[in-house]
Amino acid sequence: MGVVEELVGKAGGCAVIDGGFATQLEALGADINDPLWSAACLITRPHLIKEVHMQYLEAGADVIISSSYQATIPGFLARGMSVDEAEALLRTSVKLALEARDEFWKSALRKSKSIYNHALVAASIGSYGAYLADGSEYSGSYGDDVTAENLKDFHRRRLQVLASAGPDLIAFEAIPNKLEAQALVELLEEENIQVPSWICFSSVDGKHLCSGDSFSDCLRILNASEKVAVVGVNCTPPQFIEDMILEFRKQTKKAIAVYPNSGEVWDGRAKRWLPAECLGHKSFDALAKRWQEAGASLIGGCCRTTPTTIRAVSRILKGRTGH
Ligand code: MET
Ligand SMILES: [Zn+2]
Repeated sequence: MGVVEELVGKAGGCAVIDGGFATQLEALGADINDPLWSAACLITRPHLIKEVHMQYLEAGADVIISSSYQATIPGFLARGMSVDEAEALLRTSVKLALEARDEFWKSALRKSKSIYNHALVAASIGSYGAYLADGSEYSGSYGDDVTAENLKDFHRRRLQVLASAGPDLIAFEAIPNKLEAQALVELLEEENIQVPSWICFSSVDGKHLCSGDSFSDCLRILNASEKVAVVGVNCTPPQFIEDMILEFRKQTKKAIAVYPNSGEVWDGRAKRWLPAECLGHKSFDALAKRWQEAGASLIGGCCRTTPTTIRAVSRILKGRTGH
């Protein structure tokens, strides 16, 4: 049995993913207004990264996602670092999450409550658009000149370094178009990556990827790969998620992960969050219950969700007291 199935089983049918990483880092005082976004803290404030992981573990997360979403080798080189230093920082992102997981597992708090499972560490990999930080992360438009080969070259070394740092999973997050999904699946095969992966898409309308590409085309590509253990959706408005799970269920047998954002909308040009149209944290956990019933096996939150959100999600999904 794979690590994901084992965890989902132990968690009673639905495991809890952590919440917004950059969001919580910022709440703890980090400045993430930086081309490297939350990954800048790998250089300046690694102890805060570990603190965020700890807070999500305490909240009941069964999977924690590393701080490498926007950590890229070219991004670190642009900071004047060497390739060796850049690769060391990528490994540090996994190490900090593993350390937090192991320390939490030994802690008295964990031992005093039955809601906790031995958490998995997923090494985060953001899209090419997240690295560009030009809004294409949410438009999925890389231009006609960008090929699958270019995308593979962009992702190759970071993937190798993160996979060798000892994570339980690789989490490709907020993938905005089909070309990148195809490139990632090919790359996992070419590099023969042994760590199971999840590939999650982002959507702004609940019906297509950010680029407008169809989910069924993408799921067909992911279904064909044994390297992909989990498929899903993240950083997408919560009101779309239930229908998306029902649609995904028709088109894949793989485990489904959903970790939407809070419903607030990121204005990529102005670099700020616009208010949510409908949902606050209060209803997120009630929705999470519906996502579980619709067939999601892993549920958490993305941008603008916090440990408070995840505590409520864990409580409602695990149906156990003790928080
Ligand atoms: N894991 C990343 C984070 O929570 C995902 C960001 S999606 C834009 O910060
Ligand atoms: Zn997000």
